[in-house]
Amino acid sequence: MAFIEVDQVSKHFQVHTKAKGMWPALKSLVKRDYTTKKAVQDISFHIERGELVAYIGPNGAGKSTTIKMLSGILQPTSGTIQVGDIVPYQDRKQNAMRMGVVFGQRSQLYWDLAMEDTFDLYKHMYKIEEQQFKRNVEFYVELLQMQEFLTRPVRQLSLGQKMRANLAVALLHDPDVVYLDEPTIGLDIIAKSRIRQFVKEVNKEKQTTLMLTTHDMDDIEQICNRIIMIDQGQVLYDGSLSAFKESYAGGHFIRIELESDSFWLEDERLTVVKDEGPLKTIQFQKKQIAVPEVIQILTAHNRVKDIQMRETSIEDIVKDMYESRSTASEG
Ligand SMILES: Nc1ncnc2c1ncn2[C@@H]1O[C@H](COP(=O)(O)OP(=O)(O)OP(=O)(O)O)[C@@H](O)[C@H]1O
Repeated sequence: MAFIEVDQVSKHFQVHTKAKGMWPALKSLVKRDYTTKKAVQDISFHIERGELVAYIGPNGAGKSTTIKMLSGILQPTSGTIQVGDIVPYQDRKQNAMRMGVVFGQRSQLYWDLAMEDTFDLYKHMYKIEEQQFKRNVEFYVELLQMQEFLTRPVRQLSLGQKMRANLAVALLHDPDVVYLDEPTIGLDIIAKSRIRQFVKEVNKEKQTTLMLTTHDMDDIEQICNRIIMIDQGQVLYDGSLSAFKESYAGGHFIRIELESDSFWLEDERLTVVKDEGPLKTIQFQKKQIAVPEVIQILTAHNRVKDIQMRETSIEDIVKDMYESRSTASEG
């Protein structure tokens, strides 16, 4: 049995439909009309202990709803969820003792308390043993470089410092699983990188299972080894990061800058995918044509000032997938 088992889970919300016009609005005071919003629709996935999983999808895809069901806040409309051997919504307290949650835009910290007091508070809340508490505070303070702001009230901390503090608190009781919702949102590059390093280090040291929702593709590349992508409440992809790139990557790109607007290219292995006057982006598959030959073809017929190479990033792939899904559902 996997550590997290989500089987054919759906979550539907009854949404009140607002009546337009005065008479229908008055009528709706007596009898309300509802429609069903299918936030999550028949999703299944299994996650083993210690996995680092990116749970991604466009806005409104159903990510937070899934995390809320996993953390026991919401009960599924149908299907089954087990985390460890617990059904989260049935045993919320026990589930909470075994998990940590960080919502990037919400804080679990107390504004007027300093971090050292906040740690004490959570020690009592989670009934953490003295030794384990000391060991973890030391480990997290060191790893997240929190020494400089331990004694300051939380309201005086920067966004990055607050995020580090939230992470330390969420992990203080050594949870088996941690759900991170946009943990690097709004942070600068250094703060992001510190948080990514921290998450990986904790996973390595303690085999903590991680489920991460993010819109930042660098978070995924640097932290996760598996992606579950959902859209409109359904799973679109579930597999390794490398297989994801292999299956969906549109090949390689070369971007050339020409000395003038005149351009000549006739080779069916090369496709111009972006034309910005003297700047051309050309796509090709390495299996069909090697890079030196691409360069040779382009430079033989054109006056080239500059050349840049790049692979399809997962950012490109994800953007393409989101866009093609939204075009399909509009059409
Ligand atoms: N309590 C609720 N009542 C009605 N509809 C809801 C409720 N919670 C979520 N929804 C709807 O369900 C869908 C999925 O929402 P959810 O918050 O899970 O998406 P998300 O993938 O987390 O999006 P984002 O990336 O914007 O946070 C959305 O259309 C949302 O409006």
